[in-house]
Amino acid sequence: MHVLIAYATAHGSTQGIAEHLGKVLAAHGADVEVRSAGDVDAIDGYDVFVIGSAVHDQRWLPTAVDLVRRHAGELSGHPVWLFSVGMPGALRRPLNRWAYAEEPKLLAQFEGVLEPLGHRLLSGVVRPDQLPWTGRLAFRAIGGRYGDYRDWSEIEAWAATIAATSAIDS
Ligand SMILES: Cc1cc2nc3c(=O)[nH]c(=O)nc-3n(C[C@H](O)[C@H](O)[C@H](O)COP(=O)(O)O)c2cc1C
Repeated sequence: MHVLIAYATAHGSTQGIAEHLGKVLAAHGADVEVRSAGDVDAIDGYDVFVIGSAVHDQRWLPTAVDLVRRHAGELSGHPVWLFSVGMPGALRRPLNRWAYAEEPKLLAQFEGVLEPLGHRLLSGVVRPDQLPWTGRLAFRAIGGRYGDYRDWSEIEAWAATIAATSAIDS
């Protein structure tokens, strides 16, 4: 089973998640390539696709959106899994609901374009130097805490689901 994991990142945390997904899927027996979405030209030869992006202003980064839109026709015949990397982990309850509420908006970017088998909104890394001053003010106002919120066991469990559902394990 040949798996392409394509990601778009601004500050590296999404790449780290993509690489970890790749390691877990490889351990399940997949032949995995992990590539930056902007470097992917052709997508023939892959059986399963895992495509993810950092979230900025409740949207994916353009290179990942472009990849999906450009190859929507080819992708539609294959299992496709999407993941978004945002900041739900950086917000306390109940304000983290705001972050999870962006999930429908993220999926709406691909409405009528692609029907993924699944989508995960994962927590990434939020550091003050990544945000403009307006973003830092807004982040403080909503009680955000800076840090690395990547949940590796959640990521591994999701990879196991992908492996089981996409016939990688068989
Ligand atoms: C300019 C900017 C805007 C962001 N907007 C959102 C957002 O709308 N929703 C969200 O959940 N996270 C948002 N984040 C948090 C990032 O998605 C999070 O830091 C993620 O880990 C970034 O991934 P990366 O390290 O791969 O770039 C934003 C971060 C930045 C720098």
